[in-house]
Amino acid sequence: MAYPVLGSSDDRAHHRAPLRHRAKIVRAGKTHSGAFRQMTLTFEKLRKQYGQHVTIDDVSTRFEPGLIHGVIGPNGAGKSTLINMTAGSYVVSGGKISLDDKTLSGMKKYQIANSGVARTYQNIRLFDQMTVLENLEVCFYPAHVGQVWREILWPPFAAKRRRERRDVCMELLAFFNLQHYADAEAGSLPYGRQRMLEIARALVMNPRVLLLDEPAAGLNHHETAELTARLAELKTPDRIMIVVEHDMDLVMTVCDRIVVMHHGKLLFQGTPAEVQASADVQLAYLGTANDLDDIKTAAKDRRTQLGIRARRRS
Ligand SMILES: Nc1ncnc2c1ncn2[C@@H]1O[C@H](COP(=O)(O)OP(=O)(O)OP(=O)(O)O)[C@@H](O)[C@H]1O
Repeated sequence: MAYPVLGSSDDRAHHRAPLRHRAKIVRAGKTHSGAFRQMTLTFEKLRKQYGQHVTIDDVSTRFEPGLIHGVIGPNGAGKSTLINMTAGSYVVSGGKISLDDKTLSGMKKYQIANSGVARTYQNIRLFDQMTVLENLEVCFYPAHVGQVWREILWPPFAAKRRRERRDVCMELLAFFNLQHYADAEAGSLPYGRQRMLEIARALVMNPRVLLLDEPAAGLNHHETAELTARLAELKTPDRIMIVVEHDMDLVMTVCDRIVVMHHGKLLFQGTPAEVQASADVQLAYLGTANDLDDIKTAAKDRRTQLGIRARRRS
């Protein structure tokens, strides 16, 4: 399938594409068989303020596809605000967010979502009373609203579409080891499973930009290791992944590039090795040299344990 071009009618066609073409949506290298257009998410002189209180100050950076970008920083540094502005939950006070040649800042939340941006929340926001499967299936409806009449008037077509949607959802559930919970109420799942379900839901529409706001928050060691492995597998050449996270072990293990925020400003950006070597970052955030050694050792152990290949150094 040719990769859709943002800002054109192809953009909408992406969401209307036959579901069978999007069945393999989670594993790297299996998403699109044909050529695709590389998208870059860009922040230009981004600013957010509440009255006189500036929370994001002149942040410029780029997020490239095929990489997992970490965003780290102390509490209140502005990490979630970056996610919220990108997803359209917060209005941008100044500067610009663009996805390739399309300006996202100023667009409505649903328009940003329709442009291929999906997110998870720091505090889990599932439909607790719906089943696990329904939490995923419900994501299809806005994108396929044009097909509703056809489904009403032609039951075999409706049944086929339902099967196709279900296949995509079940594949995602299996990827996150949630298939056995498909008929359970989402609110009844253990916390760690709910976190995974939120990520699965964000993936239903096969987003080009996946924003994860503290996905490891509240997870135990075992669950964090599982999440780390899943995130590494979610990397595809055409997907931009941004992970806001406090778990340094996860970040240093899985991220290719890291942006360090401090007091609303971009303090540093680089590879995990560069971030760990930065005196500014050490001073502002990561702590003592002993802490850093512990983090490096833990990250190395986990990469070995999970079979994640060593990152490219650039
Ligand atoms: N809706 C809001 N109204 C007013 N101030 C806000 C709002 N949202 C965030 N802030 C302020 O913006 C600053 C950055 O908050 P943000 O949540 O982005 O930080 P963070 O780096 O994600 O922190 P944490 O790691 O604790 O989640 C904080 O000073 C916070 O109080």
